[in-house]
Amino acid sequence: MTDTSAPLWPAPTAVTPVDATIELPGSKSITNRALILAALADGPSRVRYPLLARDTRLMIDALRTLGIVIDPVDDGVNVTPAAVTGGVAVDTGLAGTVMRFVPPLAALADGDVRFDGDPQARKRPMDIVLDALRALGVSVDDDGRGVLPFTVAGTGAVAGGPVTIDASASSQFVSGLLLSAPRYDKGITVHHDGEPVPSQPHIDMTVAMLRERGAEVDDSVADTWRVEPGPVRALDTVIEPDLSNAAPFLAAALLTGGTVRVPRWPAATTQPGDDLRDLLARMGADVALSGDGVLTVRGTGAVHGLDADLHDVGELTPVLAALAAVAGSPSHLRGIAHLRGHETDRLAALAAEINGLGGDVEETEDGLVIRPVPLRAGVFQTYADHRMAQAGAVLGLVVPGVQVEDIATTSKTLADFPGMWARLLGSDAEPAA
Ligand SMILES: O=C(O)C1=C[C@@H](OP(=O)(O)O)[C@@H](O)[C@H](O)C1
Ligand SMILES: C=C(OP(=O)(O)O)C(=O)O
Repeated sequence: MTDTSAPLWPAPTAVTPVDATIELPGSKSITNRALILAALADGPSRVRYPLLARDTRLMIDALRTLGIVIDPVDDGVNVTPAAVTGGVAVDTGLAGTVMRFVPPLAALADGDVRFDGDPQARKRPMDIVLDALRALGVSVDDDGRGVLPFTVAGTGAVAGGPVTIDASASSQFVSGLLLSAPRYDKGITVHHDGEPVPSQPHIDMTVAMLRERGAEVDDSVADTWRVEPGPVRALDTVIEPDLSNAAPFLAAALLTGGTVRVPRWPAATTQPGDDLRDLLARMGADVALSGDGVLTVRGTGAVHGLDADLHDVGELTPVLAALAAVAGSPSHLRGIAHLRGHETDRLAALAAEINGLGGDVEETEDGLVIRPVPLRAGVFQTYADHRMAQAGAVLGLVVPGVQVEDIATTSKTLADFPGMWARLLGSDAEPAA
């Protein structure tokens, strides 16, 4: 739902090529997995350089509510596991990782755990997780709706075992079940039956992080994941920067013919944001990753359209769509029907808002066809979606007079996007009229 009362943010227009080094905070996806796994571990864990933004604060609050002790330390948080306590209520906000990862953990509680979230969160699909928990022996009350709010009736233990789900709407259904499964009596065997699961790198991230903590995971059979019951080892871990959040800043380099450097870019990672190196190169950027982990993206003057299947990297879509709208040739972004269940229906939102600026975007069954045409000033609605707001900011770089509604929604995964954007542009920016 659009908050039409939210203030408008005049997106600054770049008057010279950007030239900046951007320090990115920790990955949302890795932080929230690290917190869940630390909560289930056999001793205290240190999580260093976590993301501290709305989605991860919601995760910290959820785990504290469930009895886990989380203390701030100079470079992050200490997590001390405890018995999971019921008789509590958890706020999921709009965080997919909280609403899909915490209920399987809450099933281990010694009583009821009530879940609810933002109004927009009540539209995001949850039925697959809830039905899976039921199949694993957990009682869940959702009034038959399959969305928030719902109550998980914990009894202190979960039988676990085999379960077949259709995870074509979100990889988070698989990840959420796998993360808590070492603590289930029989572990878990998740089998996916349906159209292909999106966001495979995020499932690989889940499997890798479970294995790093000693859990035994078999993912050798396609669409089947087996997690053995057993201890989760405590771990002192450093969170990688959030590569998906690099997207708007790197896009600015491409679009303005400038240069953006991102330090601490991992040499190897399961983050889908790493695909930006290839995708932005295909759109015309000069991309180089140095041996000491600095990614440098330079605009060459040309911005090419993109024909790409983004099924595995769907969260990159809003910023790529913004780039595509001002590129030199048409784009076709495919394989992303599941974006309709993200923070908002991102396919509808991108088409509506780019077209609202005079664009030519056509929604297809599983993606977007984007034909670049000159855009004009106007309001860019964000639908409580942080990546829609980032897309609006990117368009504003080259389209004078773009006003982004509710820029504060970027706090979902970045504590201060407007401040970072101002530093990106330095003094070489003109606020929109
Ligand atoms: O597991 C995760 O951390 C995520 C998985 C993906 O979800 P979907 O598979 O629903 O796209 C991704 O889009 C989201 O931003 C984060
Ligand atoms: C889909 C996203 O978020 P969530 O973790 O809430 O699903 C996203 O960040 O692009």
